[in-house]
Amino acid sequence: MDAIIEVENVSRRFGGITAVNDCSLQVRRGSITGLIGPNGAGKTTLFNMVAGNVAPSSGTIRFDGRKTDGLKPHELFGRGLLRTFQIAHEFSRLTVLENLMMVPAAQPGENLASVWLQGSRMREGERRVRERAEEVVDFLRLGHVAQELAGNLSGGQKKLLELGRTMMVDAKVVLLDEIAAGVNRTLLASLADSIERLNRERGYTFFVIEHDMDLISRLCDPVIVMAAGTVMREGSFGDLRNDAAVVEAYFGGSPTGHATGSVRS
Ligand SMILES: Nc1ncnc2c1ncn2[C@@H]1O[C@H](COP(=O)(O)OP(=O)(O)OP(=O)(O)O)[C@@H](O)[C@H]1O
Repeated sequence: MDAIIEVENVSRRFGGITAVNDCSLQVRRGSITGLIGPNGAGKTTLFNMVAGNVAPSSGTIRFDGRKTDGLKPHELFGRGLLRTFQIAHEFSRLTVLENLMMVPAAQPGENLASVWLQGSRMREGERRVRERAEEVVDFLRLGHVAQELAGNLSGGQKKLLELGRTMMVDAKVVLLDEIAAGVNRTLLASLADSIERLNRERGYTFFVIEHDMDLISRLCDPVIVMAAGTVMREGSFGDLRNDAAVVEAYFGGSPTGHATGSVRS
């Protein structure tokens, strides 16, 4: 298959704990791939390694055909591997549009700051960034809050803005980590719709950790199930929800003893 992310025999230990254990998986270019599993299965650690936040103890990760060994998150960002982050506190006092306009300038490599400093090109640079930010606002249907301070947005609108920040640069893959948490159903539908459109119309690949099974079933194919640090199954959501071993691992094997998702039959 045409894999944009390849994880090969990757492990990560923290002292005596093996968070990820000889894990291999691939994310197909153009897919919306889900990653589910019980608490402590190693999903976040795997994401941290893919995004360059944590180094593997062993094994290899490739992004778009190239090994990511030793690359920092901003270097991977520059190559189009993006991860959404909560809007930082200091950004909550900027408007939605300003938040979007800050993205390229803040990234090494893009260096629009230098464009801003060059006299006559300054206005041109700012105009381009503003136009792109306005396009993103339209795409995400956030026009009515474009001038609102980010700190005043609802939880779901903030998630849309986080997604919007990935659109200010040319993303190839976006990693989404539990975006449904705390988002009301109406905005969740809008978030899911935006993800589908980014996938379909702009060719973004998404790799999604999620406990919300409604979102997984609507968006993701395939779904990869992690348990005890490695992949236990991969398949369509429909197949997995009828798989007794998956249901047992996900709902019976949680170390915290609670399931945060719900598989509906
Ligand atoms: N920095 C760390 N230091 C020590 N142990 C860690 C560290 N990060 C993760 N772990 C441990 O590694 C294991 C896997 O954790 P991880 O957060 O990757 O799981 P997860 O599948 O994302 O869980 P959740 O669904 O609860 O977010 C857990 O036992 C966790 O306590």
